[in-house]
Amino acid sequence: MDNLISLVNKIQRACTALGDHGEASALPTLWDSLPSIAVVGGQSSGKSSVLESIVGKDFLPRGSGIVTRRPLVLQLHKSDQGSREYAEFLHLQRKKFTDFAAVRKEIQDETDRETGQTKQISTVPIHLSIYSPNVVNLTLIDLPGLTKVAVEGQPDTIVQDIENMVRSYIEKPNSIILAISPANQDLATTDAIKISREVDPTGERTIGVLTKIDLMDKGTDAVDILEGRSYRLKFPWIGVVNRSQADINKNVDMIAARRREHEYFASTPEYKHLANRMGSEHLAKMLSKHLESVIKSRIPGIQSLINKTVADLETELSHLGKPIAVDAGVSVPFLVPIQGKLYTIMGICRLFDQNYKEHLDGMRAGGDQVYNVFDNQLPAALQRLQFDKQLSLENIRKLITEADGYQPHLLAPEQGYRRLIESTLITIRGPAEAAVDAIHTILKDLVHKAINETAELKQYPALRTEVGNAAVESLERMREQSKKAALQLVDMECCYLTVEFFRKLPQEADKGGNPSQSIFDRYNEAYLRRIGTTVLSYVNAVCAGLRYSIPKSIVYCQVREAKRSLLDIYYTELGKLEQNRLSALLNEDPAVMERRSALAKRLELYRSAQAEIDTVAWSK
Ligand SMILES: Nc1nc2c(ncn2[C@@H]2O[C@H](COP(=O)(O)OP(=O)(O)OP(=O)(O)O)[C@@H](O)[C@H]2O)c(=O)[nH]1
Repeated sequence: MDNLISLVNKIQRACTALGDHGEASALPTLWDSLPSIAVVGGQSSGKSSVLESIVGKDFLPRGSGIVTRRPLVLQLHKSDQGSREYAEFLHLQRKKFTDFAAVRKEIQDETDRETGQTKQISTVPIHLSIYSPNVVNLTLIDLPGLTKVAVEGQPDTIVQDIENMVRSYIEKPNSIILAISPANQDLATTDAIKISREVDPTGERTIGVLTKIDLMDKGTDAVDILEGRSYRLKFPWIGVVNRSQADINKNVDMIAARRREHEYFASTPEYKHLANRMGSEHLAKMLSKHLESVIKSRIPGIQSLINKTVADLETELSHLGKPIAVDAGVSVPFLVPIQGKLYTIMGICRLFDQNYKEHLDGMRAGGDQVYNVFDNQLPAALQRLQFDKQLSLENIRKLITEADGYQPHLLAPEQGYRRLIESTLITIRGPAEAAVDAIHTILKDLVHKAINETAELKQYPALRTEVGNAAVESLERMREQSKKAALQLVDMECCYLTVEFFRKLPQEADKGGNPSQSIFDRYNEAYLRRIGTTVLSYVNAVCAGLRYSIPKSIVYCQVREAKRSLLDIYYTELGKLEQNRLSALLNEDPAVMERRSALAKRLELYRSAQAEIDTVAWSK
């Protein structure tokens, strides 16, 4: 397990090569689950100096304004004593840099390549590996210095952009925060402390580094901070003394600077007792040990996350389906490619059709809505028809007298009854049509559902549109048929009445009516009301029958047909299509193609990480 840091280094490099920088995206990120040390601090707090003294080399860009504009993932690899020091960039893999001034220049150039000369910042990291006998195995991520003001040529948003970038790195629970604060500034107001307190209030994963101790005012010292009394963190504070600007100008070399730093702590009375846990060398060793122990504790979690993500990615990829090389195989006899495409299209259509049927048959949700129309909506609509207008006394009088014509009826107003019943029954057409329309809407919704559930249709948007349109057109035709049939049921009731119903009614005389009543009297209110009541009970009896026969007709014409022949006409049309039209239907959605290739890349990353981790874990 001693090569844990190089394992994470390897995986991090693979992440960058395959486009996983941990930023928010629609793909799972492995980067975020890897422990890393992010270096944060305000501008001029001494970040570059700390990193350089950990490495023991001058290699970071210097200058005024915001110099670090992309995250720099710095991977240190300890090599054998006596071996040559060199650096390597992930983006220039075959080039070994032995001149560290050239490393500095390449960092600058690579920053500009990504951000242009605009002095903007970018979240895409630069990966730099340094191989040296003088380093410890360690990975650090150098982030842009937090600043309060934009310099000339930089957008005002840069202050916030930097803060957001830094926060995005350090808020992740796997990030160890190396918070750099200068000793000659009030600790409570340093940028590093302010931002790390925000994301790690208990100081569990923050390591505090105090720079510029040598620059503190005379008579003051940093003992309270270094002993954890001013601001407590889980880990003890580490003080460092870097090269001053004058040292840099005089080219004081890093090894000499480390020695001087050592002497400073050993000989300054206030810090003597702390000397063995101060200085950049101690900092590097402590970070390496800490990083290794964090990685060790996270390995099982990372393994299970990787296994789960590999399974998820494989599932999604298989849902997206394989790309179809539509024009492949033209060298084989002409008919084969056409038939191949036709069969592919028919196959996809059948999958859709199957999904659609499953909705109606109850294997998938939605078919129950049909029954809801029959059981609730239709009876309620029939009930709402109160026939008040048709059976008002005036209307009854009007229709009966009109039907009588010049010769009033003798016994019963036969013609009047018929007209009244017809004009009342006709109003049932409304609910009948509404039920047909309601079923149509449900069947159409189920088409959209089944389309969305047919992954193969997502792949081919042209085919998806055609299948959708064809299905809806079929439903439209079925709706017309169904409407005709349902209205016919109502019309049939209008044109032939059930005579038995009237035969069973008690006659006027039986009810004590007075047959000798004058014709004129027959139009009195009680008489008319009796006619109204008779008509109403007949119409209600018809309604009770239609409540059951309309659903039968609807199921016959719409639901059963939709299950049987939703795409029949489309299949016939497909058979007549020419090859280029068939090919066009199998043009893949560019978004699907993109997603598939992004998923495949991510899967490659996870699989290689899986193999790497398994190797290390097994060799425990
Ligand atoms: N005397 C002394 N000077 C220091 C110390 N640390 C840093 N400096 C000086 O402070 C200045 C800024 O240090 P840098 O290391 O460039 O700080 P930085 O945080 O990387 O700054 P930016 O990259 O501009 O954000 C330089 O002139 C350093 O020489 C220190 O411990 N003692």
